[in-house]
Formats: sequence, C-alpha cells, structure tokens
Amino acid sequence: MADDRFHVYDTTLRDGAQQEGLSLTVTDKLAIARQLDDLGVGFIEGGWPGANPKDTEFFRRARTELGLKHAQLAAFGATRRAGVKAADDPLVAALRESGAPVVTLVAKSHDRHVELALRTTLQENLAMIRDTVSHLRAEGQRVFLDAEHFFDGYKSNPAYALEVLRTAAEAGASVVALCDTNGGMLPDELAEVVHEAVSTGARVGIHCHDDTGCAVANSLAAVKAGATHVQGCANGYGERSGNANLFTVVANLQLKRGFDLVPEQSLAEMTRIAHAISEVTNVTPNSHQPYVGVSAFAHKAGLHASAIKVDPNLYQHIDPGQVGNDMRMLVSDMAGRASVELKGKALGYDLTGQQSRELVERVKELEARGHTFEAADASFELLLRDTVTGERRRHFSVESWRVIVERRPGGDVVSEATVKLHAKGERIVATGEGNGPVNALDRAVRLALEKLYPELAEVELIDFKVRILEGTHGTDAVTRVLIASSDAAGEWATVGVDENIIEASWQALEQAVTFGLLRAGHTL
Ligand SMILES: CC(=O)SCCNC(=O)CCNC(=O)[C@H](O)C(C)(C)COP(=O)(O)OP(=O)(O)OC[C@H]1O[C@@H](n2cnc3c(N)ncnc32)[C@H](O)[C@@H]1OP(=O)(O)O
Ligand SMILES: CC(=O)C(=O)O
Repeated sequence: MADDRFHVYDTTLRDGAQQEGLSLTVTDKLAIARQLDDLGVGFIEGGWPGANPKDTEFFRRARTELGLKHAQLAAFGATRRAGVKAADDPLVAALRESGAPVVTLVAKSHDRHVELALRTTLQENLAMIRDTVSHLRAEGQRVFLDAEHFFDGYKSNPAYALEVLRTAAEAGASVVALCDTNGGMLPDELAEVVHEAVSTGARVGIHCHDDTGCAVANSLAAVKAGATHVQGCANGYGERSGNANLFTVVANLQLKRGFDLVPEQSLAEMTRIAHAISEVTNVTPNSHQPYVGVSAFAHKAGLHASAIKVDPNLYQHIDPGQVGNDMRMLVSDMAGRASVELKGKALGYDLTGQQSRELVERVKELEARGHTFEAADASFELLLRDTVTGERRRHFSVESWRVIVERRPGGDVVSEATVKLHAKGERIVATGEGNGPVNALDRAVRLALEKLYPELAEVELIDFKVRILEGTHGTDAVTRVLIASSDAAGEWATVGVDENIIEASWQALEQAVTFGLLRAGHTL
C-alpha cells in the first residue's frame, strides 16, 4: 500500500470521464485502473456508484477483477440530500454498498451554492456533511471530503468555507480536498487560501481544474502551502479544460521537489502508461504533453542540437529516461550539421563533416519546396543513404507509370494503373486496379515486384495525408503527400511533393516500397 503521509489521488475514472468526447466502458475503466496502479498512485476514484449503472457495475467487478497492488479504490458521491437521514438516502447507500474502502464526498462550501443550488440553509448543509461523514465512518469506510467551489466560497464567505472544513474533519473526514471547481484561481492567491485552510488543523488536499491553464502550478503551490493530498487526472483529462495533469504533478513533485511518491521504476513507466491510457480512452495523445509527450524531448533547432552533441543536459530539464521518454532529433529546414549528425548516429551512420554539410543543404532545399522530413523519417533516411553512398541506389527503377480514372455506367468510379519497372535485370510491366489512383498504383507496384521481393506482401499502406501547400493557388497549388506504411515490426513515413497530386503520391509510394524492402533485409 502507498505511503499515507502524502496522497496521490487519481480521479481519471470520475472527473476525467467528465471530459467532452470521453466515454468509458466498465472494461475500459478496469484497464485504466490497472495502469494507474502500475504507476503507483495511492487512490483511484472509480466513479459515482448509484448515479449510473456503469459506475455501480465498475465497483462490483472491481471487487473480484481488479487486484490492485498499490492503490485503494475510492467511491465518489454527494452528501445526503437536505431533510433526509444519511442512512435513508439511496445515493449514500450506494456508496456504502460499493465495497470501496474510501468514500469521497462532494459537499458545498460556497454559501451562494448552498442557497441557490441546494436551496437549503447554511446550517442544514453543515448537518448534511456531518451526518453523511459520520454515517459512513460508522460503517467502516474512510472518508475524504471534496469541498466544492472552496476558493470562490472562501472569497464570498471565508468563515463559512472554513466551517465546512472543520465540520467534516470533526465528523471524521481524514482529508478535506479544496476544489477549484471553476478553475479560475492563480497560484499566488490560491496558496494564501490553502495556508488558511491548513491552519484549521484539518488535513488538506487540493483538486484543481485547468481553466486558467494553472491547474498544475496551482496544485504545486497548494502542496508548498501545506496540502498533503493532491488530486488530478491522467493526461489532464477532465471537465471543460481538464483537471490538473496528474502525470505532470507527480513528475514535478518527485523530480523537482524531492518527494518520494511512486517507485523510481514506475516513474520510468510513466510515458508508456500515459500512452496506454490514451489507447483506452481513444483520445489522441497530446504530443506536447510535459514529460510524456512524444515531442517532450524532441529537438528541432540546429543550435540546440549543436549543444546537445556536447551534453544533452544543455537543452533538457531532466534525463527523459527518468519518465520513460526518449530524446529525439528532428530534421527540418531548421537543422544544422549537428542535427543531422545526431540523427544519423541514432540511425547507425557516422557522417563526415562534408556529408553532413551536403545533407543539411539538401534537406533545406527540399523543405523549401514543400517536403517535411520531421514527419517523414524514412524519406530522410533514404536521403541520408544517398548522401553517404554518393549516388541514388534503389531496388528498382521506373521507366514509366500511368493511371486512368474511369466513371463507369451506373456511377462506379474505378482506377487502373500501369507501371513499367526494371529490377534485377528484368523489365516488368504490371497493371493494378483500385478504388482510387494511389490504391491502383500501389497494387500495380506490388504485382510488378511480388515475385522478386515476396516480402512486399508484409508491407501495408496504413495512412495517406494530402496537404495543399499554397492555398491561394487552388487547383494549381503544390501538393504534399505523406504516406505511412507498416510491416510486422513497425511503421515508417515517406513524403512526396509535386504540383500533380498523383506524382506527389507516386514519390511517397516509391520511397515507402524502397524503405520496406530495406527493412526486409534487401540491401542496396
Ligand atoms: C463538481 C463536480 O464535478 S461534482 C461531480 C458531478 N458529477 C455528476 O453530476 C455526474 C453524476 N451525476 C448524476 O448522475 C446525477 O446528477 C445524479 C444521479 C447525481 C443526480 O441526479 P438527479 O437526482 O436527477 O438530480 P439533478 O442532477 O437534476 O440535480 C442534482 C441534485 O443534487 C443536489 N446536490 C448537488 N450537490 C449536492 C451535494 N453536495 N450534496 C447533496 N446534494 C447535492 C442538487 O441540489 C440537486 O437536488 P434536487 O434534485 O433537489 O434539485
Ligand atoms: C469535486 C469536483 O470535481 C470539483 O469540485 O471540481
């Protein structure tokens, strides 16, 4: 079990699931809980049992299927309704029956919310808190209190907001988490209020939303002011602009402030875990996310690369390996010699000074014409090989290609491509049909080469992106095509640029096939 002196409390499965566009099945929730447990968080808030069948089911299945190693499950719910006994409130019953060792109760701490939203008196709200906390404590559950709108409530009526904390703590809540529910706080003013809350003697936690872009900074400020329980969500998911990103908070506290929150080896799994959770939520990972984003340690500027060549720490705030991430060199028109040398080294090539100069020049020239090598790793590697060998070597050469697009009677549109290639001393002519011109070209190339290179059957075209580079020119514009391909071992991307979209596609396709053959062991 995690150390009780400082709580890392995850609310991805409850507040994270309040994010627009995010919808989790019970199986998804169980899978995410396992990932969070692998990271070593102390508490996983599983949802609101009784509020919907899915969350009730989650707690039922969690009892037998989850087997948490570090974390404890927390069930979230509200204090009893006004005017009823806690023991008789069906939603409180669902919390009791959830089987969760911890219950986190949301309670109003803003006087206006009590009067306008709950439509009850300030005294009755305190009674709702007292009764619900003591009832659940008597039932053997540990209780945390989420003081909703605490900071806005403190501005409106500080004495009442603090009274809510005292009431909860006296009734047996072991943590009172101060919620910046509307996410409008800034770190300095938030820290002052946390300081006041800590002076009540209650154990204080923090729950921040990111509406000012300060959720992580606010959480850190709260911890500095005395909070010993911090809530947040994986990848910063959550209502509106999201919750404090728990990964960023944990990495900051552990690596910058010396807290011992999760095992070192679990921290080194953080990048993998962040991406595994994105897979489950089906939300595209934010590549720029601090610490765990694929771009978090990606270096594009030539000057950065030249210093990194001497010492990576000159342009990195931590060793990316500490959070399981990697340093990457991006090659673009902002590259210098050092960038291509480092990238070359990562690919297994030792470039001479002359080769790196030539390569940089070529990259800049091609990027000026619309190519983009940072998004087309395989195209860069082919260019690098051409520079190292001093010639353009390929497995096949192209005599010509042709595509016909035909709208047939009845409305079907079919494409037919013919390619004439030379490979291993043979002249090959092949025709392929497809649902579009690029599909037809792809089929024709495969037909032409499949006997000589049977491994091509493994290569798949998995994505095709087209971008018009000079929008004002309309149909005359230059077109950039990016093709992503895969085989059993991984993926690669290639780029083609031309005024003709089919020629741009052909360039990208030809490189995709060449690179696939290199990966299959056919050297040039
Ligand atoms: C800040 C946060 O994010 S807290 C988490 C919010 N999460 C959610 O709301 C998601 C789950 N919620 C739900 O499924 C539903 O809203 C339920 C099941 C909880 C309640 O549904 P309903 O009974 O239909 O009520 P409805 O949603 O319209 O209104 C909420 C009721 O809870 C009351 N309430 C709000 N906060 C609290 C509180 N802290 N303690 C007690 N009652 C509360 C409101 O006054 C309102 O009461 P009313 O029915 O007498 O008007
Ligand atoms: C409880 C909660 O999620 C909030 O106040 O933001």
